[in-house]
Amino acid sequence: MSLLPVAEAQRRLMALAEPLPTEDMPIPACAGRWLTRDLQALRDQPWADLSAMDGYAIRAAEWPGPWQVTGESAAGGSLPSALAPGQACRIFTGAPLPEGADSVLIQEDAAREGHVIRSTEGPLARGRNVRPAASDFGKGGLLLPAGTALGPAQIALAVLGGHGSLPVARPARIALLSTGDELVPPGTPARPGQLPASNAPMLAALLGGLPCEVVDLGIIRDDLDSMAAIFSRAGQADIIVSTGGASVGDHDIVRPAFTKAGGSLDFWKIRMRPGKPLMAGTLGSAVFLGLPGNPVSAFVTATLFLLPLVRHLMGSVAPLPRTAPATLTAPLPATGERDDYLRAYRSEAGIVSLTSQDSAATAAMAMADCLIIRPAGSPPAVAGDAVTILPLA
Ligand SMILES: Nc1nc2c(c(=O)[nH]1)N[C@H]1C(S)=C(S)[C@@H](COP(=O)(O)OP(=O)(O)OC[C@H]3O[C@@H](n4cnc5c(N)ncnc54)[C@H](O)[C@@H]3O)O[C@H]1N2
Ligand code: MOO
Repeated sequence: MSLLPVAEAQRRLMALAEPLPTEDMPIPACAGRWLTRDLQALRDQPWADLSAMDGYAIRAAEWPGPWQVTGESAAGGSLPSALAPGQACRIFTGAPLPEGADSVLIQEDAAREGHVIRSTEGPLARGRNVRPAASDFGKGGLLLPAGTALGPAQIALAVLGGHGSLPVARPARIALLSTGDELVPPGTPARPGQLPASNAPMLAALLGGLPCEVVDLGIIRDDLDSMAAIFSRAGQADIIVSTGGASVGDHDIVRPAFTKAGGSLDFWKIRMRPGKPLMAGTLGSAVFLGLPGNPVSAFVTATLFLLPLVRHLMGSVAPLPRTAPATLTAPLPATGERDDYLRAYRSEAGIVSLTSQDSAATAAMAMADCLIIRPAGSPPAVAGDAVTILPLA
């Protein structure tokens, strides 16, 4: 079977499922989620022509004054009365301009004697220190398109747009299965031949920042019938993730167990290192991702496939990880027939590739804060060469 390019596998994975149904959530619970519908402004911002400074609202054409101060306008106060020619209104930041005023003379540039002010500085342009009504956004206009990630800035915009709740997808339910007869639960003393199962806690930690409910179905023995039974149970989830048993050995039975449970496989084996044995398919309405068992392979494939799949189900229109340009600090060998995702870290001098790139080298993985992406068939690289990295944090 030929190896599927990473980008094509990512496309096919996203095509296996639509974003999850929408629910209206109070805004504080929407941070870190994605808008599932276009969001319109329910109000003008600013709601009127507002002062950007503390000073005096005046007509710029009357510069340099004098003006008679006849009223006051403060944010949250009563509306100021209209200015007659030669009049000024004491005004504070965020307050509405009185009718007739077009500019604000800041108080530092005004000399005041009793109720009379004069400008002490150069000419004042019309509109100076004024935020015109609806200059930020207007009622009925598009605030944010569907698919936008809701970070702090977008939350502020939505609130100022008049919203108290937002349309977001319901959190994805994710079932984790750790396959392998050698595995024992975390913290259990491992006898010779046994290994603490680290993949599920690692995946739960990776998913920690995303809106999802993770259910760990535990360690599954390498037995076709019992594994198929677990797959059937896991079909209630939106995403089923297994680790281990994905390769070609006699005990690698994830694929047959998945098929026995009624699953339909879409692809298997990706042109990447680590992560070649990755597989994906559907089981009922659930999307299945079978990750390799090696901890580094599971980590890298989860970063490139599982996290984007969750973002896609949550309504993101740009679910793939962001990459960035960087510079190598040391040579790298030529790549082989798969794309390399090298564990590396960023330093002042550039990117340092970790010495051990074995897909079971967890100590090196724990030192990495990025992956260097090197396409299949790349020639050797030297220090100073430009590379593409995928930041991990
Ligand atoms: N003849 C071939 N052998 C292998 C190939 C191949 O193409 N031909 N592919 C290799 C590649 S690449 C990978 S990656 C591994 C992945 O294999 P599996 O997905 O079948 O993983 P396992 O054999 O079950 O486990 C591999 C390794 O990882 C340990 N493991 C498994 N689960 C966990 C867990 N939950 N926590 C921690 N460690 C885990 C397991 O004990 C093994 O040491 O296959 C190559 N072989
Ligand atoms: O592709 Mo495997 O993940 O090399 O070790």
